[in-house]
Amino acid sequence: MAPVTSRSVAILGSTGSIGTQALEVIAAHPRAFTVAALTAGGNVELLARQAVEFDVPLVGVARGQVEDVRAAIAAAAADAGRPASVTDVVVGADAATIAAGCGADVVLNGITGSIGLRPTLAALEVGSVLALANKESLIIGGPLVKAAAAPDQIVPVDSEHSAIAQSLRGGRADEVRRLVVTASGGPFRGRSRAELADVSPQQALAHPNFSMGRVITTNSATLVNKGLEVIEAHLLFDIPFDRIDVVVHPQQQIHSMVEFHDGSTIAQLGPPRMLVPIALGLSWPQRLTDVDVPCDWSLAQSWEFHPLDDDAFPAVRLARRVGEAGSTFPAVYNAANEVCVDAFHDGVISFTDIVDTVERVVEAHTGSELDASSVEGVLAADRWARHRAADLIGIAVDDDQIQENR
Ligand SMILES: NC(=O)C1=CN([C@@H]2O[C@H](COP(=O)(O)OP(=O)(O)OC[C@H]3O[C@@H](n4cnc5c(N)ncnc54)[C@H](OP(=O)(O)O)[C@@H]3O)[C@@H](O)[C@H]2O)C=CC1
Ligand SMILES: CC(=O)[C@@H](O)[C@H](O)COP(=O)(O)O
Ligand SMILES: [Mn+2]
Repeated sequence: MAPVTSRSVAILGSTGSIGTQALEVIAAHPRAFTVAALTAGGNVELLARQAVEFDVPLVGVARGQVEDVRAAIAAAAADAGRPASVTDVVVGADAATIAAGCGADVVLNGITGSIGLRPTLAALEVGSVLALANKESLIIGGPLVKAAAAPDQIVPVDSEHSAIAQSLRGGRADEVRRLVVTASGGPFRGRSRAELADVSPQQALAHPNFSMGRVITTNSATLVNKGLEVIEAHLLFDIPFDRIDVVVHPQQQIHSMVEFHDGSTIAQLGPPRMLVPIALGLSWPQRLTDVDVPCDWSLAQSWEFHPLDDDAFPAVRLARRVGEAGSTFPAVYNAANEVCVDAFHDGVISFTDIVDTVERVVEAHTGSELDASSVEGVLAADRWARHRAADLIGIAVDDDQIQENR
């Protein structure tokens, strides 16, 4: 196999679950990549250690001071017995957007939430390949993000969408009859709505297969993650919502499937880990060697498939509605959910209140005055939804989050 030509990579959210695993992939394939930039929210210490280890010329943090970042890098370099060679440090709400525009061959957006929108657009604008883990930016930006992207400029990192892209093998969309997105069902799979009333944040964070950040893990428990992924699949692959199915597959060995018009279905398989989707995001369309271990066919095993229980978990049904409505509705669904996830973890609302509140915010949205084709319009919808959700659950709006979205 031909070696992957060396690519420069900027990682936004390098201290998170996606970001740290991306650096694992890069560390294991040092000839294939250089690291052009790293950014984090506020974890300056880990960011500094990463910057020293990967000899990174540009780092950014959303929350922190330049002097503190420089001091942390100097300390990390001293600990590692290496020179501190970072030249540029950017801080503040737009640090990730600045780093996204650094001109790296590939920008991996591993930030959580709608704050990923401007960085996504910045990476596309300068012509970098966008390895997209931050599904929220595509979902809320919709046509705006698609219009900014050249063909094949966005490579999905989300495991289901990577599986679909791999199953399509560059094939033609007109060959596709359906996309089948797999779902773990989350930690509460099989429970009725009544049995979900009292579940705790700690229980919601016990994902059956993946170790991920707090927001996506909670979204897996409510099935909001799957709702977002249905919209993401629609936007990435141009398949109408009524031809995108969800099937619950608790083992998560099949990461999604494509059914073709001739009745054939191609699925992508592998153990439930993110290393392969991340590596493909960085090296697409080439494959690196030995990124992960494959399924072990010497073991007896059974894989299950179940229909989704839309009554206990109405988030996917609601996502289909907002996806069909388009415009600013997906931004409203996502922003209301981000507020509700925080409120659930703060003990303000119950688990079932999350999607109930999102639904009430969506119902209240007319969208008529907002222009979904501009960043400002999308972020105005995001702000509106945060305020509406906060009002409904009786909390103050998180101004920091909104500030970062300007
Ligand atoms: N984890 C996974 O396996 C998968 C994740 N995804 C998607 O990838 C994205 C990242 O998820 P995950 O890695 O789990 O999340 P994490 O919470 O683990 O990581 C989030 C990253 O974003 C950084 N960050 C936080 N606040 C800001 C800010 N204001 N500006 C810039 N960066 C910030 C964090 O920095 P700090 O540490 O300093 O706070 C951290 O590096 C999400 O969109 C998720 O849906 C998709 C599929 C799988
Ligand atoms: C690894 C990944 O892509 C996550 O989005 C994961 O798939 C979550 O799975 P569920 O949302 O199906 O629990
Ligand atoms: Mn996923």
